[in-house]
Amino acid sequence: MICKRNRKGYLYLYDGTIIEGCGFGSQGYNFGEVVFTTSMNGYPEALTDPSYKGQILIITHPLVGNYGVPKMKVMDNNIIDNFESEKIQVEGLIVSEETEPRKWNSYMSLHEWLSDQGIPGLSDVDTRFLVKKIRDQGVVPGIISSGVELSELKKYNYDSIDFTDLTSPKEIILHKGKIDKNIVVIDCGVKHGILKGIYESFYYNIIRVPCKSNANEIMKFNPGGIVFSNGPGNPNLLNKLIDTYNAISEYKIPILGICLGHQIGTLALGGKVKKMKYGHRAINKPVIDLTTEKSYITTHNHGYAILSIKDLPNNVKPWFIDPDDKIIEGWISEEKKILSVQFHPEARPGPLDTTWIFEKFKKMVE
Ligand SMILES: NC(=O)CC[C@H](N)C(=O)O
Repeated sequence: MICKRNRKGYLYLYDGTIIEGCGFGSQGYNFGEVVFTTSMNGYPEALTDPSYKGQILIITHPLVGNYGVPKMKVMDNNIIDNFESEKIQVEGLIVSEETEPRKWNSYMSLHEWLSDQGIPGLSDVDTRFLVKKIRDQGVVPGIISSGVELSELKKYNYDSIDFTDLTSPKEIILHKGKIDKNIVVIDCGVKHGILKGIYESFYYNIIRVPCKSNANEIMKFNPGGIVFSNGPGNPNLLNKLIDTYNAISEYKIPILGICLGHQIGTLALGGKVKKMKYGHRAINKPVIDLTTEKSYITTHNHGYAILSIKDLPNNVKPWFIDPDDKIIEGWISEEKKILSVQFHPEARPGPLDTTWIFEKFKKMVE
């Protein structure tokens, strides 16, 4: 095999499969659960999404890198406008072809970006084969290596690691608003697209608190509404956060739960969240609003979910369902003032079909 960067690369799967390709990005190796997204664009957003911590991402679109990587743009109140966090969060990237950028606002190439941030990339592999394998067998842990060969695989169990320690802020972060009221975001690795979505609906101060804050630490900000953010890893490990959710829900302050935040709410109120075979990672997933029978095309990035209606908490109303596999994609509790969605209403990247959920949350708060 001829590699354009004169470097081989490998994917070592824990089922014994070894796949050879070309290395790009940073020279080195990383562990992770190997997952795939079918999004055809939005790699700068996807790679910086903290929910991908602990995962090696395969992008199924055959060419990745065509439009390069833009310069980071930050709003006046420090919300990032074009990335989901300050750095690359995936443990490694696998593509069929890694290309050179051709776009007016490209600041660096995909290869340079990964190199700068110490993230290995693997190209020139049959991503179609890999995806079919994952769809048959389910997600599998692996090691991605760029320019290095490994002889043994150390033990690795994605589902038992709490990755929120790596993605949640250690201190409180304030994004100042134009209106002197507060929305508190329980930040397990929040996407800046979500912060922007909230900000542009409310113009309140947004106060981000560490994922493991307790209810008193949150309530002292006198929040008008509380958002439980997205985040990486297995929600069933996060007992402290589940307790916090329970305590908060007693105050009847409006809550919006997104992705991991939705899963935490589900567990707190007595429902079940289980691992899916290979998850939903795409920007064109249909969901049906069961309260109106309308359908929407939405952005997803989750490997756990409410797998069936019987796993919903008691006393909540099913809200969204994925018509393809019947996964529950959201529930609502008018009595407790909670909106809970598994998909991403901020849609960064993705279609803006469901940004109205932020407006609905605003109505509840006001
Ligand atoms: N985007 C998210 O918040 C993901 C939630 C959770 N880590 C999952 O994979 O299901």
